[in-house]
Amino acid sequence: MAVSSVPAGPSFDEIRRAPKALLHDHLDGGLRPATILDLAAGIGHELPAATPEGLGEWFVAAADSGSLERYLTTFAHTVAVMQTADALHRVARECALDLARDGVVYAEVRFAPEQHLERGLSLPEVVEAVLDGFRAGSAEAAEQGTPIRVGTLLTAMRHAARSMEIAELSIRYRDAGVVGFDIAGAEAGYPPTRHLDAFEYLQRENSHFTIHAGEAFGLPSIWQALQWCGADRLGHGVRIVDDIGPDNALGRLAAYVRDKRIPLELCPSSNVQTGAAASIREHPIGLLRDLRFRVTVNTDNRLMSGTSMSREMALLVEAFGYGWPELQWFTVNAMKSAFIPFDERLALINDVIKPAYAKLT
Ligand SMILES: O=c1[nH]cnc2c1ncn2[C@H]1C[C@H](O)[C@@H](CO)O1
Ligand SMILES: [Zn+2]
Repeated sequence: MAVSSVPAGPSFDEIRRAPKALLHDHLDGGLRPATILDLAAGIGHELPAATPEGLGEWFVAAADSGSLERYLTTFAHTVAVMQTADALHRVARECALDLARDGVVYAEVRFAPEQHLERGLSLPEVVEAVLDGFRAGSAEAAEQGTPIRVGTLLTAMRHAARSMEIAELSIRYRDAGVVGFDIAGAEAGYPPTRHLDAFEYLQRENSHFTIHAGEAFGLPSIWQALQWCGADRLGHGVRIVDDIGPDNALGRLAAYVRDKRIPLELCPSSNVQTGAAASIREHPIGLLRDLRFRVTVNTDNRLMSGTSMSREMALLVEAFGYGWPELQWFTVNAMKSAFIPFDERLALINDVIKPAYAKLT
């Protein structure tokens, strides 16, 4: 008798080889543990572990805290070793290489320049070191047969008061690799409207920005980010489910987000660690995809979550039974929502992503 077998979903290795697009990844949340050890030794910064394996495990365990505020404390160690042009260049170069090796063909990587001034660098020096690092890593990745396009987002910290300066910096470097702006950091108590002048300035400059909203705080944060600040995308935005009823009826804000095709930069593992979702299986990404919100899959902080773009997708395959059509949909959604020009987005979709998935589906 024939045993009926459920066809296995895409394997991790197949997912790794498939082209992927990533919109939400923090430069200071993705360092190689060995690089942190190396850089820390050079400046005498004390770390909580002495081996790459031990340090990697420490970051994941410490970030696994159930609170965004506690999760964010782990960045003290990465930011501490990213205070010179050489260190920033190295971290950015390795980031581009690591993402390319994971099959990411387009990535927007963000970081907060104001956090890298402790050893005398100026804001432009910080940005230039990172942009150079991304250029070097991307060139090497292309030579290795894994081409990647990396765009940089400049982040302002929402508890601080430098958002206007950082927004101006993003415009100054808009033709040199910076493709947009963001605000990040503790959400509760720091509404995005504190930075309204920066967002209004960016709108007048015809620029693009995303806002971390709807992660550790709910609908009012999302509403402000969209309706007061004019965000093009939502960093996380996962709490939009609070505006969806048990019968899947959409409230006005949820309907607006879906109707306007506002991209949601969902980060499953990160959300479980900060307590924004109970588990991957219970993550609202399943519902939001079923309801056809513009959902994208992201890593947030590869170091703190011990993850990669391939791993996030593999976790969703396991939890929700997704196959290639869903993985392609997430990838095309991300590419459509990218901050690079339309013709460049289309070229990646039509020349790279669709042909590769056509062979897989
Ligand atoms: O998921 C996040 N929510 C809010 N802030 C975050 C998240 N991940 C990283 N950050 C913060 C810590 C970093 O130092 C900063 C810039 O990348 O952004
Ligand atoms: Zn983030």
